[in-house]
Amino acid sequence: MPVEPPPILSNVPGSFPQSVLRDRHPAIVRHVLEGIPYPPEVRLRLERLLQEPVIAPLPAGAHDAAEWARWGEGMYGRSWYDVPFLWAENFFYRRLLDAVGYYAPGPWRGIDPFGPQKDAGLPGPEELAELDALQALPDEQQAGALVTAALWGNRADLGFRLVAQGADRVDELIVDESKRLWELLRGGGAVCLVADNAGRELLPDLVLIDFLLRTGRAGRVELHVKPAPYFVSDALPADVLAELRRFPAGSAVGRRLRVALEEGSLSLHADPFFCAPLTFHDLPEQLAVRFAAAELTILKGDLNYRRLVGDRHWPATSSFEELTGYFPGAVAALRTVKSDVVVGLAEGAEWSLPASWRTSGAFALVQVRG
Ligand SMILES: O=P(O)(O)OC[C@H]1O[C@](O)(CO)[C@@H](O)[C@@H]1O
Repeated sequence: MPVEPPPILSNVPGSFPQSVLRDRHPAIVRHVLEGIPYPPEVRLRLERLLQEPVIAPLPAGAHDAAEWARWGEGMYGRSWYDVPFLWAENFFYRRLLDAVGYYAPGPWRGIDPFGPQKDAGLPGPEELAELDALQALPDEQQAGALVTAALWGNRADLGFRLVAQGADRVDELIVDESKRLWELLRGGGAVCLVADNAGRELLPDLVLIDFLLRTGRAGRVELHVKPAPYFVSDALPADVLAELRRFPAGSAVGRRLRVALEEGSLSLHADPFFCAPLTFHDLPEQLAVRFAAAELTILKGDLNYRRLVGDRHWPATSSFEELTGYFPGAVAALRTVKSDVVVGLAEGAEWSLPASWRTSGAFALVQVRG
């Protein structure tokens, strides 16, 4: 294991993490308030969260106050900008849930503050029909098209879109190890898919899952989603069900997915770990066992990538193989690049890329460690 570089903080002027805390988080709160007519006390709490001079802990009565006290040791009382970026973002979402009363007894309990935005991002009949039509292609072509759709679907991240709209885009796959991914998927064993965003990302994920099951490339699929609203558009169990309801009554894919859930060849999981400010190095036993038993774990998205390699200032040429060697079992990352962390690039590969390549979402990676 190479020496770990320092974690990414948000206090570097002009840096991407600084812009997330300074610009994106207020925009996220604004959208929440536009979407849901929360009462004055909620609006006030959200306003206070944005103005908070130093990080305050969760109220002592919160169900997970003890865990956050442990995870946040050394963070409270400091500026949001001076603590690790990954931790600060995670805690922001947890505090936002606290501010809107997501876990508190009362009428707002369980109401997804990002629900209206997610609804607007649900796929329409055309997208559903396009993905359905892929079934007519030969298997090899379907496989390629589905990985491409699942990969680029990752751009459908609402938090990211709030600030990235209108940016010039040159889509490019800078590392493509999808051949290795398919080589690992021939045995008909279990596959874990750790989902990222609902809506236009989850749709191709579901169609990919159907393909894996239908063609016997997977005997069983575990779909892992978030247990609570997180990073705006991240998928929850309720979002999976909402998505399944979008498939028209006559859709063979929709019907098969439903039957797979009923019969157990597709199972849904929402472990608390996925909303914790931890990396996969700290996987709880119950997840490590599942990932170790799978033929492959597919991690979707930018945040899962940061959690896989560690949210640190890695040189881009650091070995993906080495940095993910600790992960229990084979792992594939499907990610459009939306933050600074990148590893596994060939020497000089960055040189020809535009200055914004790490954060524009225009570039993508398919990286695999078997
Ligand atoms: O939905 P994804 O691909 O995980 O992207 C979320 C990303 O958005 C950000 O919140 C801001 O870009 C990143 O910190 C995070 O990695």
